[in-house]
This record gives sequence, C-alpha cells and structure tokens, in this order.
Amino acid sequence: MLPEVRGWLRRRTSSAADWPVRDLLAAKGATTVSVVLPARDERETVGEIVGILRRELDGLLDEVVVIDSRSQDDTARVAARAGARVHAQDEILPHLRPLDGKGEALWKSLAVTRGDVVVFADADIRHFRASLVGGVLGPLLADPTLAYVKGCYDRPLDGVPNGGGRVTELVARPLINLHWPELAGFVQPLAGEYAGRRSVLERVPFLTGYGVELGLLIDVLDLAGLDAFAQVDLGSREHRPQSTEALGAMSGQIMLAAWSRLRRQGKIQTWHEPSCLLAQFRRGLTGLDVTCRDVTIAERPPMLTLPDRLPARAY
Ligand SMILES: O=c1ccn([C@@H]2O[C@H](COP(=O)(O)OP(=O)(O)O)[C@@H](O)[C@H]2O)c(=O)[nH]1
Ligand SMILES: O=C(O)[C@@H](COP(=O)(O)O)O[C@H]1O[C@H](CO)[C@@H](O)[C@H](O)[C@H]1O
Repeated sequence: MLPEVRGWLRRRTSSAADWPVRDLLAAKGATTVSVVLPARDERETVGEIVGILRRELDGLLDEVVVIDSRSQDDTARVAARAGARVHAQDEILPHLRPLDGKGEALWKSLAVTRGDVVVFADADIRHFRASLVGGVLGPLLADPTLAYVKGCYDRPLDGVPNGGGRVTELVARPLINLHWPELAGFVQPLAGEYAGRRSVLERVPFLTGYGVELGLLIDVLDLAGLDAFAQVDLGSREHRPQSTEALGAMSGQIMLAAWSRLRRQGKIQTWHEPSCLLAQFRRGLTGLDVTCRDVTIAERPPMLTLPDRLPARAY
C-alpha cells in the first residue's frame, strides 16, 4: 500500500460512534442535507428505512427522497406512505433519453434534491440503522475540507461473517489496486452508503449502471484529491444478496467502468468497442441453456453542465 494511503487511512478514518446525532445536530448549522435512496423493487425494506431516517434523524435531514428506479412492485407507494418524497426515475429530466441503472437513478436525484450535502444509501438493507447515514454525514458536517465520505462495514452473507462484497473482493479491489492504488485504502469501495458535497457531485459525470460507485471514486479523486475523502466504519451491513449470475453482470459493468477511465487516462491505447452482451449458462432440461445479459453502461455529464436543470426545490 502506498505510504500516502497509509497516512490517509490514519488521518481520515473514523467510526459511526464518533458521530452521535446530538453532535451532528450541533454541527449542522445552515448546511442542508438530502438523503437519496435509489430503489428498484425494494418494497420489503424501503418503508422501514424511510421511517427510521425520519424518526431518528429528525431535525438533521431536510429531505428524504426515494428514486423509484423502474420498480415492478409497489416500492413507490410503500416509500411514500413511510414519508419519503418519491420520484420516478424516468420522469426526471424527461426531455433526456431515459437510461437504465442505479447510476442513472443517483444522477437524476441531483436534479430533484437541493441539499448542500447528499447522502446515498441502498434501499435493500436489512436491520437498517440510522447510523449508516449519520456516520457518513458526520465528517462532512464537521470538516469543510472534506468533499466525499464512504461507509465501510463487515458484510455477513448466509452466516459467513464476510461472505458478502463478492464483486468488491473479486473485481473492484483488484482493479483499484492495479490501476488506482491511491484508492486502495477504501475498505468497501462499492459501498452504497456514502455522502458528498453537492458542489462536487455536480461537477463529475455519473456512470449509469453499477459502475457508478467506482466511477465516482476515480472522478472525485481526479477532481479533489485523496485528502478530500474520508471513510467511516459503520460496523456491519446486511442486504438482499443477488445471484451469482446477477453479480456477473454487475462485474461486467464495473469492468466497463474501469476500461472507460483507463481509456480516458490514456492507459489503454487501442480501443475496440467491447461487446456488452454477457453470455451466461445454466443447465436446462435438454442441456446447457445460454442467456445473454446486456451489461451496457452509459455516462451522464456533470449535472452542472446541463443548461436547463429543474428549478431548485423549495423546502
Ligand atoms: O437499476 C437499478 C439497480 C439497483 N438500484 C438500487 O440500488 C441499490 C443497490 O442495488 P442492488 O441491491 O441491486 O446491488 P447490490 O447491493 O446487491 O450490489 C438498491 O437499493 C437497488 O434497489 C436501482 O435503484 N436501480
Ligand atoms: O460490493 C459488492 O460486491 C456488491 C455485491 O455485494 P454482495 O456480494 O451481494 O454482498 O455490492 C455493492 O456493489 C454495488 C455496485 O457498486 C453497489 O451499487 C452496492 O451498493 C453494493 O452493495
């Protein structure tokens, strides 16, 4: 690990217990805070998460927004009933061609929120705790030199203490250590719980699929440097695990995200447009069945570059 990353780890790592709500309220001042939950088919968990945020972080959060990301279930109704403001992803900036994916939901959330600080959290978390949001918010309220804070945690899966984070361990961490060693200090680089200053989030592009977290780390590093980051140990986090095939597609999108940044940085000289169809196999009744998943990703420009953004929302 680079010496500067070791130093960064020592200087810029804290834990959720360092940021109790009373201290957050004292540090908030005039800083406005938006929480954004990107949600696709999360009816089982989104209501409880919204309820906990509204009850336990009352006075700290200025808005709790759920981006309904083309759900097939009644995620939007459940979230609204719990007190969130809900926006359908494809109804935001409707003059733009709608795109798919988590990163699209997060990018569009910037157009319908107004907080000086934006906190992102997944909507599939089980046993949600308000400290998963309060923890990543704390450093930004306390230190004006910080721009972006990532949560980290243990990731139990099926009874295995750190069985989760499969794409992190098999794809993202090796890519980061090979090509972006300055980011090697992030324990959970793909964590869905993180916070950023709007002034930074609106100056970087968003990749539209699951590569959004990796893309943001690389692009905020380019824009603001490593010391603008902090990391908070949030303890443990459990979520609804995806299948291996689904994580294969996620891995493909994260690789495409990495190639896009390597190409932009001139580290890949030649470029052929990669096939974005991932062929996967399962044994069927008559032999091996092939399915092809489209892992195409796109990139949205920095929100600040849009001439016709929605008017800022009044609280
Ligand atoms: O196209 C998508 C895919 C995912 N998500 C949400 O993004 C979060 C993380 O996605 P997911 O749980 O699929 O990823 P995992 O945590 O399993 O890696 C969850 O709240 C999803 O509902 C979304 O809003 N749009
Ligand atoms: O970290 C990971 O390996 C993946 C998959 O986690 P699991 O193996 O299902 O616990 O989950 C993360 O990756 C996604 C893509 O960046 C993020 O969007 C998720 O928020 C995060 O949970």
